[in-house]
Amino acid sequence: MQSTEANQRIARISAHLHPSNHQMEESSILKRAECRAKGGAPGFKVAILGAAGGIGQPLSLLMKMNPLVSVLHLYDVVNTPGVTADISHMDTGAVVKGFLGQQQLESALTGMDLIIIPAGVPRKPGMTRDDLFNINAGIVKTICEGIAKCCPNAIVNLISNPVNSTVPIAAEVFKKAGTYDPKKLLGVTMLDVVRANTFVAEVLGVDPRDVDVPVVGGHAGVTILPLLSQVKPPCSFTAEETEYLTKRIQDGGTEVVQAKAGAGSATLSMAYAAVKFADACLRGLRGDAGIVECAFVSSAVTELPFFASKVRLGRAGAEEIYQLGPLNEYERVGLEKAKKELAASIQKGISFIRK
Ligand SMILES: NC(=O)C1=CN([C@@H]2O[C@H](COP(=O)(O)OP(=O)(O)OC[C@H]3O[C@@H](n4cnc5c(N)ncnc54)[C@H](O)[C@@H]3O)[C@@H](O)[C@H]2O)C=CC1
Ligand SMILES: O=C([O-])CC(=O)C(=O)O
Repeated sequence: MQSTEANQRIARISAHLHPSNHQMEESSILKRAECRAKGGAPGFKVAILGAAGGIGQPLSLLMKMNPLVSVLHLYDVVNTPGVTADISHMDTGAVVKGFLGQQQLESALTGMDLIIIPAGVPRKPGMTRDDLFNINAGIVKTICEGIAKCCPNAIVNLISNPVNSTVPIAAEVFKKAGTYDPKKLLGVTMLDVVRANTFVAEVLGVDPRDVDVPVVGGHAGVTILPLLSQVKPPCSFTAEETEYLTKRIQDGGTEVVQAKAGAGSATLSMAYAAVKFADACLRGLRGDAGIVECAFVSSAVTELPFFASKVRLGRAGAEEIYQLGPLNEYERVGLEKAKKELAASIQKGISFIRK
């Protein structure tokens, strides 16, 4: 190597690493990495909002490992320089860039294909998800205003609780901005499916990877409705097993909140579930056929404006929303209970923006 060329390379690297020129600035190395991502490595651009949190950090780690991701933007109101520096050392393809504070929200969002939102406060023992509304509603509103402005065509995976209200909030923000595409707004209920698969597999004594349990309705207490009559592979449960499984799946979040005893709610299993769901969205965006997962979406499956059920993911987002299929008596009763609570939570979200 010519000595001038070597000196230039070293200068570029030290400019990148020097504290005064750190991650948050456009360094030439980073620009070249982004060019590589744009030109060479095919893939999608993904932003995680709330990336420094309990879910955000393992979610960022797992998305950095996803071969479908070429650019990964990590945004939070705290600690993103450290998380970004750390994750950027992983020798996987995605180019990572950090964004700190609201003044960098727009840069974090611009050009993104998929936005994953785990921003917001988690529960402590004794709280319901709805108790998070007052703080998280405002956080989701601000973030969604940014999305409407900077990446209105991106797919949005909304994790922040209470999902039954934050999804309607996001929809109202997008409607107000004139950018609402119902196919692209997905409330993440994947953790309910992950838990249902695990608990059902335990009862059946099989590998959870071989089990598929549809979970419909919403993402809080009785609104979480596992359809145990539709488990694949086909199987049957006693009334006692049905009662035990339904309750355990509905209370899965509370089980973790209580075990963490004040230190938050599910983060690691949620990061796993979020990545499973985001990967399905990216495969849909790529044009893969037959990608079906449960999500809380704008829906005509019931009389409610939003409902979680199986959806087919494609280039446009949730391209098809499946009907619930035949329900047994236990599930029909559960559905009525779920709809009653869901209706109130959805209205609460809508009213927060329309007030
Ligand atoms: N949909 C689901 O199945 C699940 C949802 N959750 C929800 O996910 C949310 C996050 O949970 P954790 O990661 O455990 O909480 P956490 O408190 O550990 O992390 C949240 C992160 O959001 C950041 N944040 C706060 N305001 C922000 C803003 N305006 N913009 C960007 N980032 C902001 C915080 O700085 C923090 O780093 C909670 O609302 C929780 O209830 C949790 C588990 C499952
Ligand atoms: O329970 C909580 O607060 C977090 C959550 O949504 C879950 O773990 O399902």
